[in-house]
Amino acid sequence: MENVFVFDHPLIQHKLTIIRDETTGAKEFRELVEEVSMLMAYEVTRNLPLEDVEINTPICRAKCKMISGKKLGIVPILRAGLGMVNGMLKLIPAAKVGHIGLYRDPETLKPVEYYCKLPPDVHERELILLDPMLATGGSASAAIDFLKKKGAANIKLMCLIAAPEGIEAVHKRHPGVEIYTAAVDQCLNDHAYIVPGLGDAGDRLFGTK
Ligand SMILES: O=P(O)(O)OC[C@H]1O[C@H](OP(=O)(O)OP(=O)(O)O)[C@H](O)[C@@H]1O
Ligand SMILES: O=c1cc[nH]c(=O)[nH]1
Ligand SMILES: [Mg+2]
Repeated sequence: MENVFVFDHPLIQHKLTIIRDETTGAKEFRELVEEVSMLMAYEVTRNLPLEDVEINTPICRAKCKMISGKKLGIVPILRAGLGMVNGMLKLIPAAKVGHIGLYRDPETLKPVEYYCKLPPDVHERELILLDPMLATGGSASAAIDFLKKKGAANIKLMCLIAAPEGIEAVHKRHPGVEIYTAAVDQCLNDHAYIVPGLGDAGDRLFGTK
């Protein structure tokens, strides 16, 4: 699949299996979502440009590399995307964090917006949109719409589990957006939950069910 990157690293796959398991409680679920996000951050940032710098080590002057001034932003979709923020910030502490509040209406399955706060310079940033679940793709597509309306041009989507339906929907509406995921699952069920999936990510993270 074009523009879809599936992370098959054994550590990610192992942790994702425990995340999926219905007997995993909220504490362990949260910790593992954070860990997997950190491992994924390592891959998502693989192509960041480096620049040459000169520093003094205790031994001598040395030519070394640092990530060049490219500005990064991470944007979790509330609520469930919040679970991925700390893992990302551990590796990219300088990234600014925007928030988009969306929930999926259980009847219509359409995303409903309730909050949006972004860094003022989103148009200059490479943005990584975070949401563990890409189901119908309605929420991610709406969030990308917001980001584009604010002038963002460079957007990646990072999730834990994607349904083929969600990938197709996002690519249809936003063909340039690369999707990074730890798994592509089978399909959606009658309530548009991902099969086999992990259930409701927000509820499992925050213990609300
Ligand atoms: O691809 P979609 O069909 O739009 O579904 C995916 C969305 O559903 C979940 O959020 P939810 O509506 O449960 O809100 P929550 O994070 O507050 O629980 C999930 O975190 C995504 O944002
Ligand atoms: O499987 C799904 C689908 C949407 N939202 C979730 O949290 N899980
Ligand atoms: Mg939810």
